[in-house]
Amino acid sequence: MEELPAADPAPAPVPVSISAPAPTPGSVPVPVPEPEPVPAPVTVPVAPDSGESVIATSALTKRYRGGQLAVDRLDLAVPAGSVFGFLGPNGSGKTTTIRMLMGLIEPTSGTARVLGRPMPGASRAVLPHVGALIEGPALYGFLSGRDNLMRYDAADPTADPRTRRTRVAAALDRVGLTPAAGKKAKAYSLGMKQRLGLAAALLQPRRLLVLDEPTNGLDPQGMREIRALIREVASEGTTVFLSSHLLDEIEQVCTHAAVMAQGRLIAQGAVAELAAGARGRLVVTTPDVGDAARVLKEQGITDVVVEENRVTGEPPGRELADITAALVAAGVRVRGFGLERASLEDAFVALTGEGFDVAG
Ligand SMILES: Nc1ncnc2c1ncn2[C@@H]1O[C@H](COP(=O)(O)OP(=O)(O)OP(=O)(O)O)[C@@H](O)[C@H]1O
Repeated sequence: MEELPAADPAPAPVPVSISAPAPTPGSVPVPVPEPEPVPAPVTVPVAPDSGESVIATSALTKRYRGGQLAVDRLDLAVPAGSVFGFLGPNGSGKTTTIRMLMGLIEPTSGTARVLGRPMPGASRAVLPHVGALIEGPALYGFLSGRDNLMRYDAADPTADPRTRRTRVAAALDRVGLTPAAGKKAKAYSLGMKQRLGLAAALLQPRRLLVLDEPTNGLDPQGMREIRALIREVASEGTTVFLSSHLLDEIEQVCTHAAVMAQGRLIAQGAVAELAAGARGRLVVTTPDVGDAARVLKEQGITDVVVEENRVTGEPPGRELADITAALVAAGVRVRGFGLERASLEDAFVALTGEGFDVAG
């Protein structure tokens, strides 16, 4: 095969598909093999999934040279088989954590274990089992989607060249790119590029898939496609670790989540339990919102918010029937009354005392 021009910025090590910053069409990097081959086969002594966390960190800390404390004593435990959402506003330390987990940067202190092995020390043994998509896929714009995957796979010393063509075709099929496989990657939409990146991460069976903001910049349809793929991969037993600043995304696809703010872990656990930890809202649906708000305040309800056709407030610490009786006695026409289930956003607000600023 002819030599490809040097990619800029520097290509990432195999087999993790990484580029930073996100590539621009036409001048995008592709991973190249490390100088020393990694001994095959891929059956490396990686700890079995049973019981142990697929990702486990202990007091993991990163302070950048400028003094910025990006990750502060992080204790993360990602159960095997979970779809684990790593949630936090922009700048909360998600990418820095992922880079440490993938052995791309050294922690300042603390430890990280991936698939039961220490990182970055065991990178060579661990990374062949991990598919990663970090800050946009690393692609050559002038190559077709299929050729990008062929190049990518060829750059992976653990990949069997005899099965390359079949695996590339299967990966393209899996992400729905077979019809566009012959098109140059620079002609791909952002969603297609993202799917191609996922295909690259899925060229071999993986025990762990690490995705950094996989739906960033995608339109709603593109987001749906990526989320469906994530669910599918997870249903086959691959643990998925994905970072996101989108609360509803985490609620839609994740079984577990960790919430980060300013480099620190605020909470982690099953999504349902995290949300249940926050109290829901008392909701009164009525055309008489002004009167309803007044009565709720008289009844000692705090944080009363008037919306169109409904009034919400903090749930009372006493019998709900007393509140309805007071509303009815005041002539408020009540169309609906009840407690609304807490969302992950409520949990985040409750945990941090502030709103979730998606704009970052
Ligand atoms: N190479 C670096 N040198 C110095 N500071 C950095 C570096 N990379 C990140 N930071 C800082 O560390 C903090 C955490 O950044 P990080 O990118 O990990 O957060 P994030 O949650 O992934 O946010 P985003 O979604 O915007 O990438 C930020 O304050 C950021 O400015």
